[in-house]
Amino acid sequence: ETPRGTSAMYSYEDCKATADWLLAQTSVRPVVGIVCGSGMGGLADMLKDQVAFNYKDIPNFPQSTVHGHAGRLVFGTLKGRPCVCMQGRFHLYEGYAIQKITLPMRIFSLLGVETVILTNAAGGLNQDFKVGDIMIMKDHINMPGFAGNNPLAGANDDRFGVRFPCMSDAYDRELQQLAVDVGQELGYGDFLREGVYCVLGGPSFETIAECRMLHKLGADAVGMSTAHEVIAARHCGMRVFALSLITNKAVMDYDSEEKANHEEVLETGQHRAIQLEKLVSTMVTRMEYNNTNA
Ligand SMILES: O=P(O)(O)O[C@@H]1C[C@H](O)[C@@H](CO)O1
Ligand SMILES: Nc1nc2[nH]cnc2c(=O)[nH]1
Repeated sequence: ETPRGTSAMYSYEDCKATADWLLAQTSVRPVVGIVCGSGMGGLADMLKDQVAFNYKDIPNFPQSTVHGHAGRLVFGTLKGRPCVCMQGRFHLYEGYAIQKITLPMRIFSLLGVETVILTNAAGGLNQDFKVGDIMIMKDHINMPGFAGNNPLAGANDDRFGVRFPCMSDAYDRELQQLAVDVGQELGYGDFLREGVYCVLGGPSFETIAECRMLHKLGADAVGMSTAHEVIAARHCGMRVFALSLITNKAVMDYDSEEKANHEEVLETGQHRAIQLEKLVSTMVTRMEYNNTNA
């Protein structure tokens, strides 16, 4: 039991058992872990020589309950680099404890993953952003964390990481620069942005007053995921790159007729699928790795 009275905090041994179970079923030794945002599951289809597992068959793994999140863990290679890809992630609004949502990051780390690439669908708060823009995340605002809902709350196991991890360097600057360079080369300059992502619990989308407030606080995009995963991934020492696909404009004006909806979110994912895949796959081939498998 954790101090909050939940037994949702998986132990190091539980995470290791899951990682070992996976490693026994595949010869792929991933150095890169990818998480697909809503409607971006096609990123997993880039992997060659796939070995895929349904979440329901993986010991200790939660289940995906959201449309647009298939619920498969896919191992394979991307231009020769061994990778693992979550085709479907977990969110607070699904009712999962935050430690359960971020469990896959600890399993990634125990699989040998060095770099995590996280993607998400988000509403654009920055008035210069357009639907279909890709925002390189340079930072986050973890709203649930302000109320104590942090994935690292509870007893700390030093085998994962330190009690008080630094977050001012959470988003790897070299990887952000690599994304800018690759984006320019691919001709994506018109729709490649950078900014701050704010996570809320969801599932309701934001009110107009909430959007105005978040914008004033310095957020460029708002979503319901990713920041928790970033915290867990950094805690166990993985390098992080994250991007938001701006799937809708946050409604900031009482005269606006726009209404946020999940269907639009998924549709925008489809429209940008090819460019997202090209950006991510080119970045993976250009990254530097320590692991000799890569
Ligand atoms: O998994 P992500 O963060 O991409 O999903 C976003 C947030 C909600 O789950 C959903 C809303 O349409 O998209
Ligand atoms: N919270 C939130 N999540 C999103 N995911 C995609 N669009 C949005 C949005 O407008 N708000």
